[in-house]
Amino acid sequence: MPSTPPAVVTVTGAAGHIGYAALFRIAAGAMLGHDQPVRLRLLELPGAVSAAVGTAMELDDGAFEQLTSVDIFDDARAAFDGTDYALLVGAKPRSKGMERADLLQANAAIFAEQGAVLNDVAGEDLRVIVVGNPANTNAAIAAAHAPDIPAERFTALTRLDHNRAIAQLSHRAGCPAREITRVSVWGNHSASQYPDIFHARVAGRSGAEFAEDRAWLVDDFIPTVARRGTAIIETRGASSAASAASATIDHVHDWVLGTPDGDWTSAALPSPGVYGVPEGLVCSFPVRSVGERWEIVEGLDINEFSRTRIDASVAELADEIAAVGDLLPA
Ligand SMILES: NC(=O)c1ccc[n+]([C@@H]2O[C@H](COP(=O)([O-])OP(=O)(O)OC[C@H]3O[C@@H](n4cnc5c(N)ncnc54)[C@H](O)[C@@H]3O)[C@@H](O)[C@H]2O)c1
Ligand SMILES: O=C(O)C[C@H](O)C(=O)O
Repeated sequence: MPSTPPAVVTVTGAAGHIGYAALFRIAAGAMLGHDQPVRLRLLELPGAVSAAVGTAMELDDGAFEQLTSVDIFDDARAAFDGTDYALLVGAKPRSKGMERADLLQANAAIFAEQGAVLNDVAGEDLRVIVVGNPANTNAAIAAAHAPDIPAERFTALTRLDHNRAIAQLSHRAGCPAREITRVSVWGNHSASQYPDIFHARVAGRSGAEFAEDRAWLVDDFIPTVARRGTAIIETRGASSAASAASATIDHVHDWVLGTPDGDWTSAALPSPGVYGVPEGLVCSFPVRSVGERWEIVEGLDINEFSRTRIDASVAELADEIAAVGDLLPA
């Protein structure tokens, strides 16, 4: 029987918190399936290569059946050579006194360079997920520097926000998460995002029924989901890592292996100009994966309540892109 060729998966920032939580689940088959051999490439800054080597030693000790190799790099060109999946996690964290615009600039430079390198050396079927913040704009910048790769292959992580919305709704409804479908996260992975439950199904009931309690929706559900990242930092003393790693794996898993029948998920993709989102902004939409391609769920009725919130988050995305305009190719 012919053996399945290994998939090449490059993880940047591999020695960081999210990388450490993601790598072992990727090696165990949670991302691409238990029958898919995987070659892992770990990209780190030179100062963190030793930590990545230690992580590789632990991966070795896992004796994972489908893990074919683990290689460590501090050079993007070598790490991305022929890669099929680029998980762009590595980014500069926001330091004390740093303005959002400074963070945008610092990280935009990293993603401009990585987009250009991916364009030159990545595999033909490359798929990219940007996790490093500001994830949506970093993905837009990487895509802009990779003119030979279809822009739709560049995505950003909002699955964590999607999963957070399901968790909050399940607490409200007193039902397990598996009984909740068709939640949508719109906009930016930031406090301006809009988790939308109007089209959701909640244990056989309509999400719109839950949305009728506007006090709960406006003062509890939406801010709890949208500010969950900050709440985790304040409570845990570090930003979410295991849940972000898990959501990253969910994102790639569903992209490649498909979303469940009758459901959809959320992912940030370059807008093709639907739902009033200007073309090219990397915006979170409700999506299904069909034949290993994301398709935006079209034709949803957007009420006034939702419209206002989607527009506010999209305006923030447009401002972010404008702030890094000097790093976009002319
Ligand atoms: N989109 C989301 O839902 C989401 C959720 C949580 C965290 N995040 C973001 O993910 C990123 C990583 O989080 P973390 O907790 O793993 O951070 P971390 O600081 O623990 O790890 C980041 C790692 O990236 C490396 N790195 C920095 N620049 C690099 C570059 N140019 N190339 C390769 N590696 C590089 C660092 O050396 C470090 O090891 C942060 O930007 C964080 O804000 C996003
Ligand atoms: O790292 C952060 O700023 C928060 C993170 O994006 C999260 O949503 O948990």
